[in-house]
Amino acid sequence: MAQDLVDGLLIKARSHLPPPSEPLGKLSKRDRKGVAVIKLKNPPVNSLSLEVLTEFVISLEKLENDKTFRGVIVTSDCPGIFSAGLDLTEMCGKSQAHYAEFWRAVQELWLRLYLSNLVLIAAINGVSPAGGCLISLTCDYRVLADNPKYNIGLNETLLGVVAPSWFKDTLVNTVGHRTAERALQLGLLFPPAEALRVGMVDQVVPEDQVHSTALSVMAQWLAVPDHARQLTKSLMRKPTADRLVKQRDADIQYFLQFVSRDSIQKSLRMYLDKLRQKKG
Ligand SMILES: CC/C=C\C/C=C\CCCC/C=C/C(=O)SCCNC(=O)CCNC(=O)[C@H](O)C(C)(C)COP(=O)(O)OP(=O)(O)OC[C@H]1O[C@@H](n2cnc3c(N)ncnc32)[C@H](O)[C@@H]1OP(=O)(O)O
Repeated sequence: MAQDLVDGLLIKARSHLPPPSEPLGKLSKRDRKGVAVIKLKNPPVNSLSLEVLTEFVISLEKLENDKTFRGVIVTSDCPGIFSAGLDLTEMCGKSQAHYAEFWRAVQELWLRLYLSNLVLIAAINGVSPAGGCLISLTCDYRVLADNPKYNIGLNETLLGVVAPSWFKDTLVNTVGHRTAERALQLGLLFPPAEALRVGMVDQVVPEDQVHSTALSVMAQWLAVPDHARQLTKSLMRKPTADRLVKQRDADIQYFLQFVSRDSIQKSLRMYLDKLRQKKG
């Protein structure tokens, strides 16, 4: 049975955890076949708060260091939402020190995911804007559920902000320069068929087959000897990652300057207000 391959690892935000005695991320070692599942669980929309980013990095590090694991399926535990992207409240009305800590955590997660030695398969079972899309783009393969609501893309310009150069590089490396340029400038969120057409995802399948498809794809990738696949991945990705590694502090300073501007704070606040007013 395909399910027998899978082990469970749940990332939760601390505020949603039951007793404090429980560990934040649960890493069960029952699995024998070396595939873990990271399920993002930060209701209501799986926004990537500082806490979730940090926990994600810790969980990945544990898996990287545990040689029984060779692959990870990244998916969501929030119905209909893969991830709403970076937590906008972390970028609004906070101190410079907080922005710096938050941005370093975003960088760290991207670097860990993008250069991971593990095979990473994104099982995208919900809408996936901006930072949510970025997480999937760092994976080796993307399976998207065929639901017209499940848009995916880097929509930063629609918030009045700019996708940083390494977000842009990740997209260019996936869909090519022209598609990325158009998608980034217009802040396009692609419905499944379009996402498949432009190469933003590798497969679109019925919603109830996302997980089993991710497992089948994983088996195919794990059939390749690890050392050869890992070196090849590094050859393809390290030059892009190195561009950020060489200027992480400058990138943080740039973020601080940008996000602290009154005009950017105003844009982010207006966007958040619009989201909140949607209900009422
Ligand atoms: C070197 C660098 C230089 C310069 C860079 C400078 C700037 C930095 C840019 C950084 C790049 C940014 C990346 C991002 O990821 S920004 C986030 C983008 N995300 C989005 O646009 C998605 C917004 N959300 C939605 O569209 C919807 O919420 C969604 C996901 C479709 C779900 O819809 P629905 O189920 O109807 O749920 P609600 O909209 O009602 O939302 C419920 C609840 O969640 C709050 N919320 C939603 N998204 C976020 C978020 N990203 N962060 C924080 N909070 C979010 C929403 O406000 C509601 O809150 P409430 O209090 O009303 O319950």
